[in-house]
Amino acid sequence: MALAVGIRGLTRSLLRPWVRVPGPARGRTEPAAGGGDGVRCFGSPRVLVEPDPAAGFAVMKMRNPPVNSLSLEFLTELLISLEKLESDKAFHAIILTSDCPGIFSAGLDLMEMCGRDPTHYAEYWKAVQELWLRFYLSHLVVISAINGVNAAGGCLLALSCDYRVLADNPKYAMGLNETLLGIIAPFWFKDTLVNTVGHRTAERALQLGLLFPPAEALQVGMVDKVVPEDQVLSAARSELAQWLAIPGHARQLTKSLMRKPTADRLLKERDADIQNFVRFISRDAIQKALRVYLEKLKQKKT
Ligand SMILES: CCCCCC/C=C/CC(=O)SCCNC(=O)CCNC(=O)[C@H](O)C(C)(C)COP(=O)(O)OP(=O)(O)OC[C@H]1O[C@@H](n2cnc3c(N)ncnc32)[C@H](O)[C@@H]1OP(=O)(O)O
Repeated sequence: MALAVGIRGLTRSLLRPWVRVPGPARGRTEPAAGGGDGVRCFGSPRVLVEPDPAAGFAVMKMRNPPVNSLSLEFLTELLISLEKLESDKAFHAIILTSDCPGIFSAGLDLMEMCGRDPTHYAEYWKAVQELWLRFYLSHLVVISAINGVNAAGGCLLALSCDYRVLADNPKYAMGLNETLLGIIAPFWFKDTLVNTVGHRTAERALQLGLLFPPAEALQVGMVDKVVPEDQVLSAARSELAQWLAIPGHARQLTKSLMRKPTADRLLKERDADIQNFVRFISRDAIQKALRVYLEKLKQKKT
């Protein structure tokens, strides 16, 4: 099994970095995220980046319609955008949000985990690990402006940020709901949740696959602030000011001190974790459970 699939190699083969942005943003100058003028948006087909270098941050908008499911290509594009911002000294922070109305992310793309071969599962899981590691340990301040429902892998992405603002809409529930699909959140999903909400809340939430509506998400500490829907981005921007006022090296080292032990657990067992995933997801019973779940999603429309 090819476990050595490098995300960087994958990246190179999938995309030329900084392809022109398709759709509404293509080729025109938009107001930057922080209100500055004349700063060109960049990105890739599924990730739109609105930079405000003068203010030191960029808004990263996920746009993989209909539900921002984290396909291999989308994961790769998110990683490229993160890498680009991290390597540019003008940027100290990112606001991560969604460009898909009502949806932050439906989590991992079930089509990547259904009916594929072990090599694909391994490649996909390695990319999922990479996304978590890179967001969790990023030296940038990362704030998520959660403007829609946010399940499982999407929730993990938000939990990897430094601060979470959630739009106050009862439909915008978030959580690690893996058990509802008959699958299990891996230990590093679990650790990330425990680090955010504490052991007891995480234990109950994970076993029951709970998706918390905004008031409850705030109450258990899954998010830091709930604001009216039209204020999610502005609230994230206001919060950013406090984070950016802290000397960067002190904040970064403190972040690393807090998070490295959790990340190191995965780094030490990365290949074993991939093999475990491949074994688990390849089981007939798991494949059947995923197919049934996907079918239910489709049937709810009819
Ligand atoms: C050791 C082993 C460890 C294994 C660990 C594996 C970890 C997995 C973590 C995960 O992230 S699993 C994914 C969990 N996600 C969910 O349960 C969310 C499922 N989606 C929904 O509940 C709904 O789609 C929504 C997000 C609430 C949005 O609802 P809405 O009514 O707006 O849209 P739909 O009509 O339901 O969906 C539109 C379209 O998208 C397809 N789809 C939805 N979610 C996914 C997904 N996660 N992956 C792939 N495709 C998805 C859905 O089937 C529809 O497709 P269609 O063809 O248009 O019918």
